[in-house]
Amino acid sequence: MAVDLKTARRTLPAPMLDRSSYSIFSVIKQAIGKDLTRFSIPVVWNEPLSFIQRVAECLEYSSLLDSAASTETLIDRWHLLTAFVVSTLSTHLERMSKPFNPLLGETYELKMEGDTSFHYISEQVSHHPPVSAVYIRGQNWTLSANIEPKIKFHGTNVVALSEGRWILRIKKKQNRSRSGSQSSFQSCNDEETENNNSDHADDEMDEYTWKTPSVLVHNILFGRLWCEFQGQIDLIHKQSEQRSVLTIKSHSWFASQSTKTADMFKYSGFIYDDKTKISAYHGNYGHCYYAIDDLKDVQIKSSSPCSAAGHNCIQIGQNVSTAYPCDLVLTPSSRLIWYRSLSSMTDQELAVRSQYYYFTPFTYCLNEQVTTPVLPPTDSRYRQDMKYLEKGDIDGSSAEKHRLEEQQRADAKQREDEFQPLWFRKDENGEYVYTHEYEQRRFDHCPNLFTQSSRE
Ligand SMILES: CC(C)CCC[C@@H](C)[C@H]1CC[C@H]2[C@@H]3CC=C4C[C@@H](O)CC[C@]4(C)[C@H]3CC[C@]12C
Repeated sequence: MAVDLKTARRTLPAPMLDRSSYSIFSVIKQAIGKDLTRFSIPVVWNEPLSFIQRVAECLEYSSLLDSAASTETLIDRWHLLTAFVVSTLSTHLERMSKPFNPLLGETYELKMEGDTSFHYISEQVSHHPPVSAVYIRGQNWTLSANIEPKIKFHGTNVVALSEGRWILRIKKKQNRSRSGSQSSFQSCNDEETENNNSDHADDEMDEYTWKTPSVLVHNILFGRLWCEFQGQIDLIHKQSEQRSVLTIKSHSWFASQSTKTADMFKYSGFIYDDKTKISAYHGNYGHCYYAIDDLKDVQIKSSSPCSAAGHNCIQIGQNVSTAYPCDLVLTPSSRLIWYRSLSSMTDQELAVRSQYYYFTPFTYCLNEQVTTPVLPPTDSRYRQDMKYLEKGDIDGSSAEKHRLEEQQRADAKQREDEFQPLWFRKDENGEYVYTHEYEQRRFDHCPNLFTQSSRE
């Protein structure tokens, strides 16, 4: 459970199956207009992760939230928060595989240690419609969401959207200084010392909310699959009139077929106080976030391109899968806040990324088996269908996935009352809220979700 990236695995037992002889279209054409989340696709299109593990990937750059919680400057906090939201998009661009649908009651826990520490707890709380409830505790902040993905097939492309919003709560500065020394700050590692493991009262927390924009997956009929996010993100501060409004440049899909266009993955936005613009920013959501310190510069292009290390991670075109440098043109006062870095990967690791689902070192650790402390039997890591896929055993994986789906159907038929999640409770607004009980680690009553014997 306690995972440190420095010691975690950096590869999978086997590379993925070459998909070039499989057509995704032939599989999903039966699903035109239907919701693909209810549709079981062949495992060659899966990646060895469950959806609630894939969502944990949004935390790869959680250190931005740590910085946002500790910064003294209001504008910088807004930039760090917006950069975090951008970072949650950046990890999905190359990953054109479908994560496994979690079983009802499946859980996933990730306690990350080292440079970026946080504690992620999630549960699949509804099956029809699929809803994943997540709760993350970091240093002086918590993040929670109910994610209800809807995936629709429209003939030439697939649109995935996620209902539900992210809620970020950051401990207010003045309360923290009132409480005295640094050592009384809440850390994600000392939940035991925290008052009853419960969240702080609302008035002690700054609350920010946003919704994930929809994802458009291109080239379902032919060509290389690729995706982009669309629309606008409103990051709203509950206790004031301030907000950050991010606009993703729209991009027509046929323009991208042969040429890489200048607007690809670009976004820009403003931070508002009521109706007044107080700051601006821009970037490429596959790669970087720049604050624009002088509002007058917004329309002015300097002669310098983005200089952040690393690469924008995607190139569309004739089967090219290498990364290319980010081509964002800076303004005179652009200031780098964040960029996506693959710099911890060796050249050898980078060279084989495409054969390993484009996983990063962070992704590799998500489904790694851990031995201490004990996890509930419902944890995604115990799913054998994903283990088979990791090892490249497609037949074994399909058979086990099928068995689990059948078992889940049989369970649903037998269930008389509505399913009750173990770690989240439905509140008066119909949202699933974390109960803080998971951390007491009493797992005796958890069902053996994935084993056969428990059903007999
Ligand atoms: C035809 C096949 C290969 C399509 C694959 C579609 C994949 C790439 C889509 C389907 C559902 C999508 C997810 C839906 C919801 C969220 C939550 C959000 O906060 C981050 C993005 C994330 C995690 C999306 C990532 C991309 C995703 C996993």
